[in-house]
Amino acid sequence: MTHGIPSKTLNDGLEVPAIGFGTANIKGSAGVSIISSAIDTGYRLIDSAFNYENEGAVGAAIRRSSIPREQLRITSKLPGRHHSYKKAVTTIQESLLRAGLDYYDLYLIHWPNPKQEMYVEAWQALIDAKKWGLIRSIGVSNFLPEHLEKIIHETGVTPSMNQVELHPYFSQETQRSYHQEHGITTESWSPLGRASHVLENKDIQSIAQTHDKTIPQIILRWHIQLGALPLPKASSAGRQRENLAVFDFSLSDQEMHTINKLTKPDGRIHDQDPAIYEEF
Ligand SMILES: NC(=O)C1=CN([C@@H]2O[C@H](COP(=O)(O)OP(=O)(O)OC[C@H]3O[C@@H](n4cnc5c(N)ncnc54)[C@H](OP(=O)(O)O)[C@@H]3O)[C@@H](O)[C@H]2O)C=CC1
Ligand SMILES: O=C(O)C(=O)[C@@H](O)[C@H](O)C(=O)CO
Repeated sequence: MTHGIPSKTLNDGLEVPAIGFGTANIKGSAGVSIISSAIDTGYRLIDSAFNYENEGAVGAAIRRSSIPREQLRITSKLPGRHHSYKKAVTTIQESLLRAGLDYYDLYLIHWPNPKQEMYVEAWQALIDAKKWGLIRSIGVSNFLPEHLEKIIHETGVTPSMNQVELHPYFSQETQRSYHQEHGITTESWSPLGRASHVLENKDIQSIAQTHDKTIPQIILRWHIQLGALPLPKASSAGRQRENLAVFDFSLSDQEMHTINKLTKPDGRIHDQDPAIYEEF
């Protein structure tokens, strides 16, 4: 799509770049500068959320940039406290107002909150908002296969993507296979493990030395070769550039296998199993 970044086509035909920019905790005027820098650096897919309280900062960065709106892919997410149909519709409208946008390219249900049992209603609101032209592509986040089954069965509409926790210590093989079988694109949240111990892993460091790349670059390349779409967050232009420079080399099958083996059953950063964990 741009700067040598390949694109992916979602199951509803929307074209998106193979890597995006994460914005959790990036807000206010400092946040506008960070997001503007990301756009200048070449990111065209920007991930935000109603709960990040930064849809306004994303909108301001878009207006500051010289990139035509239609070349950008902007995502936001519906919070758990607004899953009822009526609240979901007004929240989508509010998200648009906050960003000063006419439409979102992607809008996701942030967490399924299964105990609340309202995510099917929320999904119906996203389906309708897409029909009304407020959203181009609709998806979910943190949905387990059982939650995906339910919305697909009850509405007949398959999400275009599912944004899930995914990094070398939590590689989500079963979840990814389910997505692949159903034509759902996997987006990786906290793709760098939120700068945890994984950035000091000796096996990844050794692969990085072989390719003359950094550990974050090896990890992001691993996501790309898994077929997942990573959303690294980085505050400086230097790191933003570093994280985009992952399309000029490939990992061998053996290197992919070495990283795949690092996954652990309890590898989540926090104890956020979507079967139990709820977020409002
Ligand atoms: N749907 C969901 O439930 C969730 C979605 N997300 C989304 O995923 C995005 C990414 O996840 P996030 O949790 O932010 O974590 P990431 O895995 O993207 O890691 C971000 C951390 O890594 C550091 N970092 C980035 N690049 C480098 C580099 N090249 N070298 C060294 N350190 C680096 C950043 O530091 P610094 O900023 O100082 O540069 C920051 O501390 C979020 O911003 C959000 O958009 C995240 C969590 C949950
Ligand atoms: O950042 C997000 O999108 C979240 O859903 C957060 O809850 C995230 O999982 C977190 O910060 C947990 O500590």
